[in-house]
Amino acid sequence: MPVAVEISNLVVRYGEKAAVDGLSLTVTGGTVTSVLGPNGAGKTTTVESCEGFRRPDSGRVRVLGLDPIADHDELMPRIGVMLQEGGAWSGVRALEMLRYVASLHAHPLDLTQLADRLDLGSCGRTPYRRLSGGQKQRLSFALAIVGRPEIAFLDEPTTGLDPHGRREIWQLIRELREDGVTVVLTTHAMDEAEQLSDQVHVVSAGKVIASGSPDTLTDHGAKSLEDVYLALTAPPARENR
Ligand SMILES: Nc1ncnc2c1ncn2[C@@H]1O[C@H](COP(=O)(O)OP(=O)(O)OP(=O)(O)O)[C@@H](O)[C@H]1O
Repeated sequence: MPVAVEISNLVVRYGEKAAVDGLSLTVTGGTVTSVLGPNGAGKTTTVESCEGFRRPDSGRVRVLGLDPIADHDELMPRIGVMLQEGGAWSGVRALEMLRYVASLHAHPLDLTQLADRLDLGSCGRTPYRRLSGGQKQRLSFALAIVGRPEIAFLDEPTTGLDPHGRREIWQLIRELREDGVTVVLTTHAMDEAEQLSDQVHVVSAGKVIASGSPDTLTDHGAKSLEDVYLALTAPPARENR
């Protein structure tokens, strides 16, 4: 299987603080990879570096063999991006936005079917700023996949969704994988990581501290992924003063 994403010794600083601090990981093409880690661990910054939205201070990032900054124009049409804060103009209507993004791609997904599966039909004429949190989330997911990307980067794709919306997105992610799309997602939902991922990377303080398939990490199901995660990322015990 080809390597879809290769990150070696990535360092990204905001001022003095290294949000990503020597992070390395590889994503195999056609797989679903989850990046887990505590709040502020550097997951979003890492994913944004793959999308060309953050410039590494040092280290190397390659996505589909391309440099996300230097080869940005070549890479962007080949990847799908779902940002944590959505990302649409506030006055635009949901279906207009989806139609516009679809029109930028040569072979977009069937819009009616996608809008229907993500339950966007009923809010199609609603301006983006008036959508509910979950509707914004589902629209952002649709925008990330409508162009049939080779890689979809999904930052917390199901946070805040109701159980039906969550299951529909899980199903769409499985279908992306069946179609050979590489999916890289960040999540705090351990059941999501366990059910969807071929590979899991746990990030803490800007570094990968554990990697493996859910099966290996959980000792073939002897432990839950949540317990493994909690043990790996436990804060140091507070000293009595
Ligand atoms: N634009 C920014 N300016 C300054 N600091 C930032 C900026 N973006 C992120 N940070 C800091 O970098 C660190 C890593 O943030 P990042 O968003 O990558 O973490 P995360 O693992 O995605 O967290 P979460 O799970 O809460 O989304 C945090 O300490 C955050 O405060």
